[in-house]
Amino acid sequence: MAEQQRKVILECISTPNKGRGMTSPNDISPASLIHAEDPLAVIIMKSCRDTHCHYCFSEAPADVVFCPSCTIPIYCSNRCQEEAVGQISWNQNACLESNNSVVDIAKLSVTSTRCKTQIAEHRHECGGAHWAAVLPADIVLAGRIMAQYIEKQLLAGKRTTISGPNLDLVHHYNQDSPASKFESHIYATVLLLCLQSYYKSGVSWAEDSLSQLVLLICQIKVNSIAIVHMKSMDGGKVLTVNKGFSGSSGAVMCSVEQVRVAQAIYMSGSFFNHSCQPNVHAYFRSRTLVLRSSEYIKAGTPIELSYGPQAGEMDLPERQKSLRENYYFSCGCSNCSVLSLSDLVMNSFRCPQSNCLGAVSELIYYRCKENSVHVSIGESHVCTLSLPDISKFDEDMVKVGNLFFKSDAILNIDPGFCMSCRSQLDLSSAVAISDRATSKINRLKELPALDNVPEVVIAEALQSLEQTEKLRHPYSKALAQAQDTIAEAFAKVGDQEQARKHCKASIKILEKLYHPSHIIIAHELIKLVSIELSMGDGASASAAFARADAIFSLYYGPDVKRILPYVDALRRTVSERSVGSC
Ligand SMILES: C[S@@+](CC[C@H](N)C(=O)[O-])C[C@H]1O[C@@H](n2cnc3c(N)ncnc32)[C@H](O)[C@@H]1O
Repeated sequence: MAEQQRKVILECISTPNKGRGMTSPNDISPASLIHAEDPLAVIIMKSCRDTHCHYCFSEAPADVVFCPSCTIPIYCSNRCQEEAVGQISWNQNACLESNNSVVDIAKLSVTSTRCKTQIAEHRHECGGAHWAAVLPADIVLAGRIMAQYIEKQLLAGKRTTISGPNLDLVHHYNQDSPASKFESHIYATVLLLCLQSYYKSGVSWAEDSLSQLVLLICQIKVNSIAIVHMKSMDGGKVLTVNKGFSGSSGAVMCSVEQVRVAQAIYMSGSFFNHSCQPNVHAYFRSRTLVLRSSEYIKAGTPIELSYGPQAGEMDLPERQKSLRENYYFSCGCSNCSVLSLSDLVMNSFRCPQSNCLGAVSELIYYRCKENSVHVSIGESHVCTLSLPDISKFDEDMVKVGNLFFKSDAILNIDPGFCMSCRSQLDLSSAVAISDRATSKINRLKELPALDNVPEVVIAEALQSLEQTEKLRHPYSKALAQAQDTIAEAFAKVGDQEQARKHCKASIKILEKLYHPSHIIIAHELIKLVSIELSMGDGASASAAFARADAIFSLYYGPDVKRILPYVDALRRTVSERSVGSC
């Protein structure tokens, strides 16, 4: 059923440091549908070519349908095949005729009745050379945008010389390295030759068509969005067969994996800027981009999604590096402008003084007079942050970096020194011991069948966890991951009491790194629900599920059932078990 709601009005505005951006003149309530859009063009990721439908990107069934001409793309149904290729008439002499311009498509062996209104996206890639199977996905995507532009011109009866689609999208050609510029020029040349060979004399090319193609490739680098589908691991099996909660044979924990299935250009979607603490959540219904508010958004506030890196998941230098490398900008979002708890603790060690919650970091923090903090790694400056209004934060924030918040002095916190009491830690040996402990814990993941994990391996992992707890900051990501891995191992060998303890410990840390209603917490809570069900504790499972469900509804609205079907199946199991436990 279509979602009933008030339409959110969006405005594209000019921002001081991020170019254009989106906002709304109205207040937006949480979980509102902000925007839904089909892509201008889209292409399947190379890694999914053999496993997913090339049109809707769902997992391909055993009896796939091939492209009838080149047999390279696979589709899950005749309908998807027809959408991508056009209607098949098997006419070897078929021509696409538009007024006086005639394009020979005999090689393709297909004609499309749909193409009068809509362009079949794969047609121009067929017919012998198979260049689309060889070129990188973003270049094939550029080819699809160009083909669409050309065919629209032809169908409109315009006998214009083809230049470029002239999309009004930002690019960073000038910031590209010489090697990357060279690569774009080479690919543009190859793509132009491929398109020329397909359209033959049906199209005449402008002098600037090559540079327009280079520009388009650069626009795709900055504006394309990865389409991610959620894949439920283990959970689906548990919930359909409805076993695995027995306790003795071990619980199968529900977890999800995000699979990057495709890369797409969304014209309006391209005007949303990035934030490391976004206020909208982006997800996909097949190839449609959907944006939903994950919090209350006051009128006039920038509406921003995450391009990938998020606070809590990566620390500030990691986020900045990833955004610079992948999107060519230094992030100016509100989270990257202010010193935050998760950035201070995420990769930190604990203070050697047992009664101190201060963080010991590998980064240099230099606090200046004007209440700003410069962050560096060795010699290289990463960024400058403002000090937050500590009245808005919990006490832990102050305990972690007491010197910053309680001191007016200019000060320098070097790597290895506590940010609260300045005690010194032998950082290099702490790093070495902690890394060794982490790799021992991670061995649990590599074991093929965890039901038969020798007790000694679990004992060794627990010892390593103890070491990690002694060295890593209590809110560090390494500790959260260690607790999570150990929880999964205990769940699989059937010690649900231990599994619950470690799963809860992991959630507690994640609540500090992200925030209590972040989607990552909901996914962890679902694991806890599986464990509690297998313990026969229906009441606790039901409480944990209710919390997870509230977060999922915030992020996915009524689409939860479609995007995360296992959550719905789990809902039924939880309600049966909680009734049974009353
Ligand atoms: C997909 S576009 C977003 C719309 C863009 N601002 C425009 O004017 O068309 C991505 C580009 O916007 C800018 N941008 C987006 N988020 C930003 C952020 N958090 N900090 C700085 N620049 C940002 C960068 O130039 C980035 O390459």
